[in-house]
Amino acid sequence: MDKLLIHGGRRLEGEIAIAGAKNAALPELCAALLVGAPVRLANVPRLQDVATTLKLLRTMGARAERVDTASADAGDEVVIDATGPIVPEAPYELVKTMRASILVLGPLLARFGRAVVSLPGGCAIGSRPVDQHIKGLQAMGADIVVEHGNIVAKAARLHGARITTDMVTVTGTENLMMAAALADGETVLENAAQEPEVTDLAEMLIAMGARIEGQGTHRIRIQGVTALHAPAVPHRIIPDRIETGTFLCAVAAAGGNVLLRGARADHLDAVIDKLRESGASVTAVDGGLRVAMHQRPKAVSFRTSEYPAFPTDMQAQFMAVNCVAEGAAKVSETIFENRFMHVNELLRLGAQIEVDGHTALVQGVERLSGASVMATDLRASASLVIAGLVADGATTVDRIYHLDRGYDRMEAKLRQLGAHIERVS
Ligand SMILES: CC(=O)N[C@H]1[C@@H](OP(=O)(O)OP(=O)(O)OC[C@H]2O[C@@H](n3ccc(=O)[nH]c3=O)[C@H](O)[C@@H]2O)O[C@H](CO)[C@@H](O)[C@@H]1O
Ligand SMILES: C=C(OP(=O)(O)O)C(=O)O
Repeated sequence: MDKLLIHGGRRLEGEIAIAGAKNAALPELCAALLVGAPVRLANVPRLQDVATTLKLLRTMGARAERVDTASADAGDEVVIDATGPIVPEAPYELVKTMRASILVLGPLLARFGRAVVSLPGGCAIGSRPVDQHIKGLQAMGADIVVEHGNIVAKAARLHGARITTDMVTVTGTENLMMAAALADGETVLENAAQEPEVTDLAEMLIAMGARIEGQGTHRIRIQGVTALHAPAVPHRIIPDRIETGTFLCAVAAAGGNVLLRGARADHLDAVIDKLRESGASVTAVDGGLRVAMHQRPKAVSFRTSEYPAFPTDMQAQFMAVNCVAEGAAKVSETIFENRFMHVNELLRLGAQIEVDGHTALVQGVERLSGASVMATDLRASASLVIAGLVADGATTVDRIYHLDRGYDRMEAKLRQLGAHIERVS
């Protein structure tokens, strides 16, 4: 099993390119199931969850592969052709490795009138039920039972409905929006997620002939159409705001001056505000974002919430910054019930953190000391890498298959910035 070996203490200098967003790529790859024609997507990140999704689409009978183009983006373009025949079933073997597999449910049901999708289990960060996805599809006329661990859904044709989810759910909004695109009549999604990835998916669907309004707000209206078509030009996936935020935090913790090419500041306002409070300079420049840090960070309290507030997917990485900051900070997690798994590992590196329910109190220390630590989930892994970059001596981060799920060549990018980091078996 691969591990990362980090020798801490180096500042980060230089520039790197930010990849396409994982959480936009996954629903958009699944959206190609809505069409019987080849759909091309550009700026598709190279990470394990994308590979798993391509495999899942192939398992169903679609063609799903990277395309060689002559452009600078060579290899970052993907084509999905679900012309058929398609077997609308997502097996447990693939779903268990990636919860986002649930995103095939809406498109399969809308286009093929039936779907069998293995129920994704809980994971390290929480139980993560999909009851809202099921409830919404039922409101659109689907007949759904859960049997033998599978969601078995049928509907001759879905119809529009007004759906108010009990909480804001990102993939729930995406699944229902994709299903509604091919339903009969109007669907209104109340309490919809406003995340940029939802908006990006809506824009891709609109380019495919869908009639959608209100994306980026809490009310999305979809007028169903009888068929969609492939977009005229490949849809280009937005830059990954969480990868961007992770590198911003790495520089805030380790110090240095870095240009993140292709990064967008407008998707990260809450995180950037907090980084500025910590003492970092973050500036939108031509072609990206520049971050510089020339002092020890100041501890900054924050609370995770739905977009546009501070994202839960940045909580662990910012906690790593607070671990070496001057002063104390309170970190509150409101989205997932068990997203402090990185705390025990950060303690092994000498951090001072006390968890009380959904809040962690972090007392910054001047230095962390390298140790062997174990990644428990995707963003926890990233926080351990950041901590390793500032710890004295060697840190080994084990179980980095979690990291590989969601980061596009992270250690290569950090090496490019001067970090002493290598992958070892
Ligand atoms: C692939 C993808 O885009 N993943 C992101 C997506 O996950 P995901 O879409 O799975 O997260 P949700 O927005 O659905 O979850 C928000 C909260 O609602 C709960 N819930 C959700 C659906 C449901 O049917 N029932 C229910 O109880 C969840 O357990 C959680 O407590 O949004 C999360 C919150 O920003 C991010 O951390 C994930 O990176
Ligand atoms: C929790 C995450 O992803 P997923 O929903 O795919 O598990 C994440 O990206 O931090």
